[in-house]
Amino acid sequence: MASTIPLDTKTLKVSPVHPPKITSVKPLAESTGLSSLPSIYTFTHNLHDEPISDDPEESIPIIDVSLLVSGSPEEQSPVIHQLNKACSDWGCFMVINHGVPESLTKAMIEVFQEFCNLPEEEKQEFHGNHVMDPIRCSTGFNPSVDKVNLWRDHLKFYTYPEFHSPNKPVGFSEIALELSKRNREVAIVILKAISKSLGLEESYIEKASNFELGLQILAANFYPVCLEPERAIGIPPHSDHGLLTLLVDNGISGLQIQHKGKWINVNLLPNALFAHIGDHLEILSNGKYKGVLHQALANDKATRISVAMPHGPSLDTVIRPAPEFVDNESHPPKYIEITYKEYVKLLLSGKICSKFRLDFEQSKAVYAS
Ligand SMILES: O=C(O)CCC(=O)C(=O)O
Ligand SMILES: [Fe+2]
Repeated sequence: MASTIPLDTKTLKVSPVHPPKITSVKPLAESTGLSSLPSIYTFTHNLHDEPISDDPEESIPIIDVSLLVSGSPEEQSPVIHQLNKACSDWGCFMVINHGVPESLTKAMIEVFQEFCNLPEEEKQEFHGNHVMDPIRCSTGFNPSVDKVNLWRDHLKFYTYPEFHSPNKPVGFSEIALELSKRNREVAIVILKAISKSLGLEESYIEKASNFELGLQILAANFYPVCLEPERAIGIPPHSDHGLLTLLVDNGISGLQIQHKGKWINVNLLPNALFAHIGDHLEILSNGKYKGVLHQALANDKATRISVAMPHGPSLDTVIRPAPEFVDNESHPPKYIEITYKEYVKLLLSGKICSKFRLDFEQSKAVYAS
């Protein structure tokens, strides 16, 4: 009988059959025969992680963006001060009164759920081949280098300066375009205020990052119900590349941020956006504001969906600490100079990971290799 295992005829050694590339966790989560988590999904949580903080004093700051848009200078000034505290103490905050209609956010979450429900073969055309492809539908960060599969499916597409989007299901790209535009307007207001909160001129960050051509991504995450959530992970601890990420979810908890060494659950207020600082704002401020470490847990109760929109510099911009925050004696530059594109490529190809990527010596060594 013909063997299905390929044989090397010279040495007669059995070569392993490569398992099919795993591109989606949804069918597995929905399969009835599953009684325990397959080992490729088991994630070892760091036992040294501090427990979740239940201190009511430690609640994520809230920023009312409407005051930044229409408030008088006297009304704006306390908000800028709150932003400064939020960015330096937390690296994140909730944004309220931002003007993005709740119906639009809900429509995006629904249409992404419909995308996830498409037959696997139909989603295949969006898998992409290269980490920088403008549309990528996948499961982990980069399944070819991830050691553990993540309990999430993922669709990521570039929405600015050029708008790319899957063309199905019906209405998907129109909703994504409208949401991306509205989200960008909010990001610009916040970035101007963050510039001021750093004592810089209001358009400093936009100019330094060439924001007019800045990369904006829509990254949608689908976390199916998991039968052993404590042994799996949705997304492991990481900080986002870029300047600022604005995120919404479907009201199911799972997102956590690290604050003073403890994990804090992010339970978004109704119709709030969750804003967090990315690595490139950390670089630009020479570490005054830090890209916040966050993770997404799996759960055994309900499907969680999140839509994150990272706003970054233009791909060819070299982001460096603002001269205002550098002197060669007590405040030397803490980060290497590298274009945003090279940084994202290194990150997505697995050559630099998590917080280590900002470590000066390590990044330099990787970059030189
Ligand atoms: O699902 C979440 O809440 C977090 C998503 C996230 O961290 C990401 O897409 O980078
Ligand atoms: Fe993230």
